[in-house]
Amino acid sequence: MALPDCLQPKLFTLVLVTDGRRVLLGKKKRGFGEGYFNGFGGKVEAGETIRDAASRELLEEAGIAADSLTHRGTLTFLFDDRPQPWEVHVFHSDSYTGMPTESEEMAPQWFDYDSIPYQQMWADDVFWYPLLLKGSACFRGTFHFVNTHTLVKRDLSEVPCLDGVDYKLC
Ligand SMILES: COc1nc(N)nc2c1ncn2[C@H]1C[C@H](O)[C@@H](COP(=O)(O)OP(=O)(O)OP(=O)(O)O)O1
Repeated sequence: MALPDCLQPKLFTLVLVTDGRRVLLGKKKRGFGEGYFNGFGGKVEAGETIRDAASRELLEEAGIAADSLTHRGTLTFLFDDRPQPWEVHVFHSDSYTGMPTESEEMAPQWFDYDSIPYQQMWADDVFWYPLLLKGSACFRGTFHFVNTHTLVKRDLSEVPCLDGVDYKLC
């Protein structure tokens, strides 16, 4: 694939909601990652901040509103079959309002921390979920995939948390 000179990453959000011993995941019903369990999120739209996008996607996909969202990680995904890097901003919420409800895109389900279905999830998740679930660590990672789904290279480290991180897509 011929690469352009430079490309901005495409911005996404991903929200993990926990209740102290369980994490709320959704089984993706359509589109990218169909069939996988994942947190709730999607593309950041022009004019909205990443935090607003995270709240919007959580409400659209799971029917709940996060009482607070903490920015915990930035993940870059590189695909050999997609020209643009994806930058996914991971948020955590341990408190929410509403009742998790199935949407057109996601079927929500709670999982105990020791029963997370990594075999039915993106291959990067097994590496960074423990950092998010174990406490307040923040992290940055880069994951290289071939044929969309096969993880061939990874780099993940804990980094200082960027309190209140937020920015808007131009
Ligand atoms: C490649 O590895 C990935 N791992 C994980 N855990 N999550 C990923 C990976 N790649 C993408 N994601 C996340 C990022 C987003 O939360 C979703 C993809 O967003 P989607 O394509 O569903 O975006 P929407 O705006 O909701 O799409 P529609 O146009 O269908 O509304 O997956």
